Amino acid sequence: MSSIIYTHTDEAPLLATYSFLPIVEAYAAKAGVNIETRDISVAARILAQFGLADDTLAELGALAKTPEANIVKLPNVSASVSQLKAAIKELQDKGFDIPNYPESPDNDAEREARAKYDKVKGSAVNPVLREGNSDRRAPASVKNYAKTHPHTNKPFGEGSKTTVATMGEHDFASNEKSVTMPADDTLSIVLETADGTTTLKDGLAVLAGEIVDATRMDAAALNAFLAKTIEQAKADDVLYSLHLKATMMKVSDPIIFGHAVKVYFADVFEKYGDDLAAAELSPNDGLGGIMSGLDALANGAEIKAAFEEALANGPRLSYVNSDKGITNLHVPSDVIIDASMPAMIRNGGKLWGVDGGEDDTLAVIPDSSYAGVFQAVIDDVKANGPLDPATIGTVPNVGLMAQAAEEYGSHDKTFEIPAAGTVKVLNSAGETLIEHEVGAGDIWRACQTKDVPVQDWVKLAVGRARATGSPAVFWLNEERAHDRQVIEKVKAYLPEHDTDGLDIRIMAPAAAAALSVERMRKGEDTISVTGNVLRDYNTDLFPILELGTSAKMLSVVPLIAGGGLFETGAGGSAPKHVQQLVEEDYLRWDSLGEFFALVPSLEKYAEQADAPAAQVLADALDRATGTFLNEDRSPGRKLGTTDNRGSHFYLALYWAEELAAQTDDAALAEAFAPLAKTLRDNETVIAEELIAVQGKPADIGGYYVLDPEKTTAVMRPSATFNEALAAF
Ligand SMILES: NC(=O)C1=CN([C@@H]2O[C@H](COP(=O)(O)OP(=O)(O)OC[C@H]3O[C@@H](n4cnc5c(N)ncnc54)[C@H](OP(=O)(O)O)[C@@H]3O)[C@@H](O)[C@H]2O)C=CC1
Ligand SMILES: O=C(O)CCC(=O)C(=O)O
Ligand SMILES: [Mg+2]
Repeated sequence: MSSIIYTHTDEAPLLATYSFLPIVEAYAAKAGVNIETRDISVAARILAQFGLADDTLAELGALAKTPEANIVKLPNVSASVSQLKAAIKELQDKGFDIPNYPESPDNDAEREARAKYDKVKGSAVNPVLREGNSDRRAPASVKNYAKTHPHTNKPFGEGSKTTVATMGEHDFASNEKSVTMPADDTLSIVLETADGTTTLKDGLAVLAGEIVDATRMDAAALNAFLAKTIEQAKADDVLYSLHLKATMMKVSDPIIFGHAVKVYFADVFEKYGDDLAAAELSPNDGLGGIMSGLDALANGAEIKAAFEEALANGPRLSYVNSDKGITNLHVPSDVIIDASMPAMIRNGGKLWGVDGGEDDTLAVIPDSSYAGVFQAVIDDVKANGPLDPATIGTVPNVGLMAQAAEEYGSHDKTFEIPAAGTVKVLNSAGETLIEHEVGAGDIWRACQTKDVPVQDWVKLAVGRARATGSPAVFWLNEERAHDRQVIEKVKAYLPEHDTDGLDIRIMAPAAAAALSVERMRKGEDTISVTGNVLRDYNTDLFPILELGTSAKMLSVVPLIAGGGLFETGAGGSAPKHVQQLVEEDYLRWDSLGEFFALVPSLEKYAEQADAPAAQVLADALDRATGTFLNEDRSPGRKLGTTDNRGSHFYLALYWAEELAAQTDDAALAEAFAPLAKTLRDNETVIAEELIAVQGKPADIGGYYVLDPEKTTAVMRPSATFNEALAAF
């Protein structure tokens, strides 16, 4: 039997699900549409590793490889080590018998536990489900709404000192080497040192036509670069901010983050580094983890004072939360580049300092592969003023991501090199495909990009260019080894499609960004066709500038096997929103992404199950979402306005009215007429009931493991609305 699988995830999207899913289930049931749920939260994934829950992620991953797949995927937490530890503690406190996270495992049981936790760490969900490439764009209704209700993109100050610092040499971008496999093969990766040869990885299966690349970040050069940027920030008297993707790049980026912590606090590590290491307080987990672990040390107070002194004397750090003293270097997952850089640009190039005041910043993005994109946008905004959401064009994205493409699939092939030597990628005949001289501490990694996903991506790009008439720009850099291989493929596959009359170009990322922004200013649209990392960056960058948030994006993943994965928005799980709910019973999460995802999911269901009623639901929802936008029913940001729950009520009202009014399915119209009337008659009462609860703390019984009853009570507080749905 066909089903739509709606995922339970974490944080704000999970809270929203407690309110929205009961509506969807009630409406779907009337149309005979089957909805199932699967819990893929961090907590559920931890329990699954220890046999205490079903492995729903593995199940969905297998489903994604079949034509039957129809999955609505909400954003989930990609946990850093500190988040993982917090989730483990909460589960233990709630009675689950699971081990602590072993920071440095030294027996088999600990090694086994660590391997299990590593499967939950970082971006562990998306790469499993994304068995297709991505099509992310602002629906026309959303773009029009943004034009008539423009948010503010602040101007950069006169003489703004905000700029991006990046290495440009000795980094991943500049050391990259790449080959395309002539035939199926099995590769191995070895490290040759003075002491002999160690196998870093073997049994690495590759397919004919697959692009394999490898590169290294020189640790000494990285440290020199970081030290230089710290001096630069100090000299320029700007806030120091580091922007990484420690969640998706879960092996390399926490190491880079750790280097930054060590370089910033060089004197402290010089003096107390051994004490910290002995106490397993790793800089890779951030200053926050170190500070909270210091209490257990005999000289903890002394070390803490040393950190505080260094903070006072170093360049001013940017703060994630000035009130709580959380710096940019506290938690590797607090500042995530895709969201953090556009938020900074939208804010006139300013971040927040220790006292909560705003200031210009030196945005440090060590690897230079993609840093130029942000610099290009900053240069444009500095020269031409802020982008005006009322008039600018749009930059949708077609992103290569299937089958763990490129950097985001590199984790099992990323190594912090223990000793100087040579790393080689060997084929099964023992021939060297790629080799690098490496130094101790260098970060070496290899990436894979399979051919079928590239073919599918080119096809998707041509399809979008044809559907919109907009130019499609492949953001590929001739100067980069990997990109040169991809460019050859693009040139080989484009002629397989009808590109007559289409404007298709290939440009290096920074130039493509500059062109896209220039066109945008003229109100022109430009499709960005990118690899996996730029897919991630661009689908926060442009939506945040155009719409104020990426939550309003349509994010479809046509699965290569024929199924559908419908992601909700292009942003994350908004931890700040949970804090606000707990403090004042107000949830400002905008569920437009969920509404948009559900429309194509229902359409897919109609096709998969040959169920015309599902198409009627989809069409009605599409129109209801239009009304929702026109009537401005998205949550406000402040107490006393319609929040997430109220926005769901209005969607339910408009959806029921559309269903009652349509003539394609008379039985459905009849079924929905009384509900539509009840909701309309009680609109004021329900809206008031939903606002009346706001303003006091709310108890949801946990953070990573919610209490379902308490959360339901919080998220469904309107007795009138609940009765109407129950009676339906
Ligand atoms: N697809 C996925 O599964 C993704 C998961 N993540 C994960 O989410 C977590 C948080 O990541 P972070 O980088 O902070 O990014 P988020 O997108 O979660 O948050 C950034 C800010 O964006 C705004 N925002 C995001 N979504 C919405 C929404 N639906 N409605 C209203 N505002 C929204 C909020 O800002 P404000 O209210 O101030 O406007 C929010 O504080 C991490 O664990 C990360 O790994 C991140 C990206 C995608
Ligand atoms: O998987 C993740 O951690 C984040 C995904 C993300 O940011 C994106 O796909 O845009
Ligand atoms: Mg992203």
